[in-house]
Amino acid sequence: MQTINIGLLGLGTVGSGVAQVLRDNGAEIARRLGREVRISAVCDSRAERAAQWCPQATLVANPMELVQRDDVDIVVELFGGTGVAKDVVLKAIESGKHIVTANKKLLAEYGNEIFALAGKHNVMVQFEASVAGGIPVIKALREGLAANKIQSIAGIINGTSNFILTEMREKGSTFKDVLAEAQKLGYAEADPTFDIEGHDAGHKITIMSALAFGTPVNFGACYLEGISQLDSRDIKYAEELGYRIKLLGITRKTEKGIELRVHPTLIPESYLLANVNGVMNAVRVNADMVGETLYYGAGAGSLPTASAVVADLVDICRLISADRENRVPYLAFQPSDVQQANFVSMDEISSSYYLRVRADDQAGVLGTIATLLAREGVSIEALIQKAVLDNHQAEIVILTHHTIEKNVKNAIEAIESQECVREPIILIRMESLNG
Ligand SMILES: NC(=O)C1=CN([C@@H]2O[C@H](COP(=O)(O)OP(=O)(O)OC[C@H]3O[C@@H](n4cnc5c(N)ncnc54)[C@H](O)[C@@H]3O)[C@@H](O)[C@H]2O)C=CC1
Ligand SMILES: N[C@@H](CC=O)C(=O)O
Ligand code: NA
Repeated sequence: MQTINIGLLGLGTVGSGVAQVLRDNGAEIARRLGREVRISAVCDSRAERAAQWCPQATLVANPMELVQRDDVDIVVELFGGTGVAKDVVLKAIESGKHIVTANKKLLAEYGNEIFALAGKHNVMVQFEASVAGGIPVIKALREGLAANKIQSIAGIINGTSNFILTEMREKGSTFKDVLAEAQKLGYAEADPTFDIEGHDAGHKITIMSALAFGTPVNFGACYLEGISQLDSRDIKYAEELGYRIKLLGITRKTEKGIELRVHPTLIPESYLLANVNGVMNAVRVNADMVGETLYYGAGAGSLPTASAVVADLVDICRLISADRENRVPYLAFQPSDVQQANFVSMDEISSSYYLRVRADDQAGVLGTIATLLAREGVSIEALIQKAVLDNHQAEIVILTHHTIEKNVKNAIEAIESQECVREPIILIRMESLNG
């Protein structure tokens, strides 16, 4: 049986998972593939990891050397980050090696450069593990939905944030404790700021947006707002109103251009997405022919992510001898048909909104707020006084109908300038998930 040799960069959470999958399921994979997949060389600054996970492989100290070795057919990059990882991926491509990576930051920020170089050297770059871990959503976008014009994608695509939100809601745990737990379980990024400030979800929705709409990757166009500032009161109030708050990555093609954004979002509790809990991810795609499809599974963790990495290895092994035109294009569309697009600014997006206002508990306040909203054309779906506080203040929660964000922001500015309003107003976007 022919052997395909892998050079593995990184034996951390995901890399050790890849070693385990190939060790435990290698025979099953060979039965599917008709070839044996073997890790021939590894690189990790923690040399003991290599002895533990890949005793049969050659330990190579210099990653630049590893990616040029003759006994490496495919390079699997699981270092993370955009420093050494970027340099070694570019060097591997120049050396004619196919690439598998789980590194969404690298692809969202440097994907255009990487895919251009890969095209020049006729090598494949596979990245299923980079978005929604073990869920085959890249496969769905690049291949399964190829007959469709995609209209929108909305996804829970950061396992760490979803784990934190779930534990806070279900157990009343504190943000800090749950984040530490997510780090211990191997879900969080090396720098967990990327998880909680929305960057990681931004990297992932940027990649999916490019695949869906046939544009270059454009992380700079993505609006980012994470969960670190979310107040547990809003989680509670949302629940009382029949909603859950989730960190969503959203991209949508509209008449104005492409919306690309990440932010906490109120979702009606009856929706499937609202019931995706813990580290699980889910991606909902709306497309013109098939309608709505939903992809659900583990979005992080050692073995689920490794499952996606190894599936990419299988794909490459199958296509290794195929002509360029018989391979799946990097960004789902032929490189010559990948086109720049206009991205919609946040002021111009249309959504409905949850607003929380803290104001003096006195006659006329509700009327003033309603008047100032109406002046900007923002119509109210519900307005509820949630709590009267000791200091003669009240908390008012407002749900608006769909409107342009600029209008809501103008109204907020006017309301905040009223003497009776004591604190900045909390704004959380809502998602009806229609198209
Ligand atoms: N942990 C998860 O659940 C998921 C991670 N990913 C991505 O997979 C990649 C790897 O993530 P993890 O395995 O969690 O990270 P990790 O931090 O657990 O593992 C990285 C490993 O690479 C080694 N390493 C890094 N730079 C090196 C260098 N320059 N020279 C030698 N060794 C080096 C480290 O010693 C470490 O063992 C990242 O891009 C991450 O975003 C993607 C999906 C899920
Ligand atoms: N840190 C990421 C890991 C997977 O991409 C997450 O929490 O989702
Ligand atoms: Na995936």
